[in-house]
Amino acid sequence: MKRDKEVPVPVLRRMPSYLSFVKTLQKQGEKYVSSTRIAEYMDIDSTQVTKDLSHTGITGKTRVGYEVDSFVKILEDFLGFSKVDCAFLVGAGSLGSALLQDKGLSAFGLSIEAAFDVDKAKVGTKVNDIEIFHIDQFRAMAAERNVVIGIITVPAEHAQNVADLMVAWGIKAIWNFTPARIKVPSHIVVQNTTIYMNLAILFNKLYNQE
Ligand SMILES: NC(=O)c1ccc[n+]([C@@H]2O[C@H](COP(=O)([O-])OP(=O)(O)OC[C@H]3O[C@@H](n4cnc5c(N)ncnc54)[C@H](O)[C@@H]3O)[C@@H](O)[C@H]2O)c1
Repeated sequence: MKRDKEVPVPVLRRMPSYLSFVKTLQKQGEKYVSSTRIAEYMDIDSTQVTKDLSHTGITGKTRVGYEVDSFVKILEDFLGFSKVDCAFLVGAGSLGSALLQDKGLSAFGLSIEAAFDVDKAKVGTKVNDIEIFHIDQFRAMAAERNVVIGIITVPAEHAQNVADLMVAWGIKAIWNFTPARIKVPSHIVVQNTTIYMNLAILFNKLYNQE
């Protein structure tokens, strides 16, 4: 399978929606889907869909389009959703617990194996069968289980400290849910995620409508 290493982020943002749409068609028993149909669903141009999919090696047949089953398989592999990576989460508060409860994450290739906190009342308890350990146990457990993905859900003022510890303890990729902009060495992958940014966009669109 042809696979591009550097795929533009806007393309990667669209692909999960392509996948979700085609999986719905798959459940409905459809065998083929055209780029035009995906484009109509996405409200974008079909040439954009074809161009995006060219990164993945998915090929379509003239007039019928892409074969649905292989489309789903190739795109799931391409996006890294078909193999499950393990992660540790630090900060088992309200957001951290919500992530621990999310059974859908594994469908997207991520399994949170353990959580860590400094709150002694939380240590030893479980959320969705995932145990909460004291942060002091992170290093040894990450090394033992070869975990290289860390999720940060602590208050913003502690985010940098936790990120520094994660890097020192062998973490290679950090999914940062705090509003703090953490600084890490250039070889560490950081993905910042916040619902608040989307809320600001929603407000802006709502109140600036004609
Ligand atoms: N990305 C988003 O869309 C989004 C949404 C909600 C909250 N947040 C952010 O997520 C973070 C957590 O929010 P919350 O509402 O769950 O807070 P919370 O207070 O409920 O939970 C924070 C947890 O972190 C623990 N903690 C504090 N310092 C720690 C440390 N040094 N090491 C390990 N654990 C530590 C606390 O004991 C607590 O259990 C905040 O930064 C918040 O701004 C982001």
